[in-house]
Amino acid sequence: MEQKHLESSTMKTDLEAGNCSAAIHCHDVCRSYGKLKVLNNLNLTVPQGQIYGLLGPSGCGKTTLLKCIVGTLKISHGHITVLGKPPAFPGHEVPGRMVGYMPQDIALYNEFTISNTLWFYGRIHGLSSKETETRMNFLIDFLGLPQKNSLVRNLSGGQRRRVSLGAALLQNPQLLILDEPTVGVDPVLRAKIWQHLVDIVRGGQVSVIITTHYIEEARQANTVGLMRNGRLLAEGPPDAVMKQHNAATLESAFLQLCEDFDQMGSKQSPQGRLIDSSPSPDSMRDESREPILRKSTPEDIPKYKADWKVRARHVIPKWRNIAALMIKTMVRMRRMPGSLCFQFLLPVIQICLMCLCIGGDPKGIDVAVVNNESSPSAYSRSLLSFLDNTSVYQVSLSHSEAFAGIRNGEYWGVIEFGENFTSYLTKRMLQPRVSRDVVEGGSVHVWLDLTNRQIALMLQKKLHEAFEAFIETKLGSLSYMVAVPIKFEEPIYGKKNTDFTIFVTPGAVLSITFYLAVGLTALSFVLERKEGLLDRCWVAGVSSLETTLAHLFSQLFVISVQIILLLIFILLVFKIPNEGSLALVISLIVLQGVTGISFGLVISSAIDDEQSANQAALGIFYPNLIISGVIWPVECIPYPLRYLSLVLPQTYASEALRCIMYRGWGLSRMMVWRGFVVTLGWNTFFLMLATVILKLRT
Ligand SMILES: Nc1ncnc2c1ncn2[C@@H]1O[C@H](COP(=O)(O)OP(=O)(O)OP(=O)(O)O)[C@@H](O)[C@H]1O
Repeated sequence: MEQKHLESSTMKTDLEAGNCSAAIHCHDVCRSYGKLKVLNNLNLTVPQGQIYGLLGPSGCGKTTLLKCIVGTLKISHGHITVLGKPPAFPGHEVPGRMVGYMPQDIALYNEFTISNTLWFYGRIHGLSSKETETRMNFLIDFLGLPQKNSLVRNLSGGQRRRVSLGAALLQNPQLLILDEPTVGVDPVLRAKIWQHLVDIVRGGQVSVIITTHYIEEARQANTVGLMRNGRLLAEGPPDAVMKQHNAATLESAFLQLCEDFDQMGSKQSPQGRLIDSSPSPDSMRDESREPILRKSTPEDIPKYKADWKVRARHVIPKWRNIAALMIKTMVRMRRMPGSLCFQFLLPVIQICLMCLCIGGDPKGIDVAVVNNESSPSAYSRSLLSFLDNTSVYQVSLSHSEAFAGIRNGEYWGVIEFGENFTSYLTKRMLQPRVSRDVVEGGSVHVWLDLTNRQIALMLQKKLHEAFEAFIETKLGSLSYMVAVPIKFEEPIYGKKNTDFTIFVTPGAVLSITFYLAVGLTALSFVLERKEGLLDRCWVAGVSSLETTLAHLFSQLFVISVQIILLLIFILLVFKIPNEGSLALVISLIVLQGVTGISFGLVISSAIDDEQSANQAALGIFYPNLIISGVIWPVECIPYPLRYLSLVLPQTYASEALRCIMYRGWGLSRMMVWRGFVVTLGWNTFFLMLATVILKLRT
C-alpha cells in the first residue's frame, strides 16, 4: 500500500509537471442515444503506463465511454485521442493491434474452440504461428481455461469471459480496454488478473482502462475515475480519493461522493480534478485547489492530418484480415454440417419441385363426351381416339348428364358430336359449297369451364392436335381441305411442343440463387453486431470493406456448390436444353448469386434485429419475383410497372439466360450483354452501399 501511495505521489508530480503523456485523453465528450444524453461534457485522462479504474453505477455511461474511446461509437461533441491520435486515424493502429479490447458482451463465436478464437485474433493481429501458440499456452494456463479444443458454446459464463479476456491480451497490446473483465470470475482468479495488469503496466509501456463493479478491487489501479450520470465526479489515485473523503474504503468514498453529488445536483459537478473537487459546497467554490490531471482546453486539441498515401493505404483491404474472416466462416460452417447440407440441398429441392410442378401440361382432366353417332366407323370415334389419354380422361354421357356434370364441377369440358358428324364432315371436304347446317353438323362442339385457364387452354390444344392427327390419318392428301387456314411452320428457336417449364426455368434458377444468397447473408452482420462480434473485429483492425469482401468470398464458395448442383439437375435430370455456352450460363448465375449476397449484406449492415432483417428479405421476395418477369412474361406487365421491371436485377438477366440457353446466343448480342451489365451494376452498387452503411454504423 505504501508503495502504491508512492507511485500515486510520483504520478501527481509527473502530471503536474506535464511529464506524463496520456494514453487516452477525452475532452468535453458528449454522446446521446436519441434524447438520452449519456456522456455529458466528460473529461478524462488515462496516463501512459498506468491502470485506470473507471467506476460508476450501472447505466452511468461507462460502456458508452469505452465504445467512444475504441471508436465503435461516434461522439456528438468533444475530442478523444488514443495513444496520441484520434481513433480510426489513418495509419494509426487504433483500432488495430495496439489496442486489446474486451467488450462487456462476451463477443465470441460459439462454434469456435478456445484455440480457434485465439488463432482468429492472432491472424488478424498478424502474429506468427509461433507467437500465437506461445501466447495461447500462456493465457490458457494463466486464465485457468479448460482444454484448448473446448467449444466456446460448451463453456460456462465465467470461462467464456476469461476466453474473451485472453483474446484481448493475446497480442500484448499497448493499451488494454477492459469492460468488466472480472464479472463472474472467482476471487482467486480476480486477484491474479489484477496482479497481471499491475505487472504489465510496470514497465511503463502498457496502459489499462478497466471498468468493474467490484469497487474495492480498483484500489490496485493507479488512478480511479468515479462516474455518475455521464460525468466524472472525481479522478485521482485511490488513496487520495479515500483520504479526501475520510473514508476507509473506496466504496464508502464513492457513496459519499454520490450523495454529495445528488444533493448538489449534477450541474456543478467538477471535471478533471484530482479527487473530486468536492461536491461539498465549500470545496465547490474552492478555486485554489489545483487539479492534478490538467484539464485540457480547446486550444490544446491538436489538428491531425494524414498524408494522402497513408490514407490510401488505410483504405486498401488487407488480405490477411480477409483470409482470417474467411477461415472463421469456414470453421463455423464445418461445425454446422446440418446447416451446410441444407444450404447445398435447398436450391436443388426448389428447382426439382419447380420443374416437376410448374409449367407442365395438366394430366387426368375429366371431360364429358356426348357422341350422338352410333356407328363404330364414325369419324367422331376415330377423332376421339387421337385425344391424348394421359391429359384428357373421357367420360361418355348423354347431353343432359354431361351438362349437369360440368355445372357441378365434375368435368372441365363437354365435347359433343352431332348424329350426322361423319357425313357432314365428308360433305364439307368434298363439296365446293355447303350450307351453314352442314358446317354446323360437321363441327365438334365444345363447352369449357374457363375458370382454370391453363386447363381450358390445354383442352383446346389437345383437341386441335387430335383433329390434325385425325385428318392426317383419315384423309391423307385431302386433309388440307379441312385444315385450319393458319399453318405454324418449324420454329426458328425452341421446339414445337415446348411447355411453360422451359420459359420459367432460367428465371427460376436466377431467382433461387439470388434469394438463397440473400437469405445466407441477410442475418450475418445482424447477429454478429448483436453479439458484439462486429465491433470487436473492428477494434482489432478489420475494416468494413474487409468484412464485406470476406463475407462475399466465403458465400461465393457456398453458392458455387449450389449452382453446380442446380445445373446438374436442370441440364441432366430435367433435360432443359442449353444451346449456348455453359461458361456464360455459369457466369451469369454466379453473378446473380453475388448480387444476392451483396443485397443481403446491405440488409445486414443497415438493420439491427433479426425480425426486421427477415422482413426486409421476405418483403422484396414476391414483388421482385413478379415484376422481374420470372414467372410470367414482362410483356404482360402494364407500362409504368414495366419500366420499373427493367431496372430490377433479374429482368434483363433472366432474358439473357433464356437467350443463351435457348437461342444459343453469345455476348455479342445486346440482349445477352445487357443482362451481364445490369447484374454487374447492381453488384457494384450493393457492395458499395453495404460497405458505406457498415462504415457509417461502426
Ligand atoms: N444502444 C443503445 N440505445 C439506447 N440507449 C442505450 C444504448 N446503449 C446504452 N444505452 C443507455 O445508455 C445509458 C448508459 O449505458 P452504458 O451501457 O454505457 O452504462 P454502463 O455504465 O456501462 O452500465 P453497466 O455498468 O450496467 O454496464 C443507459 O441508460 C442505457 O440504457
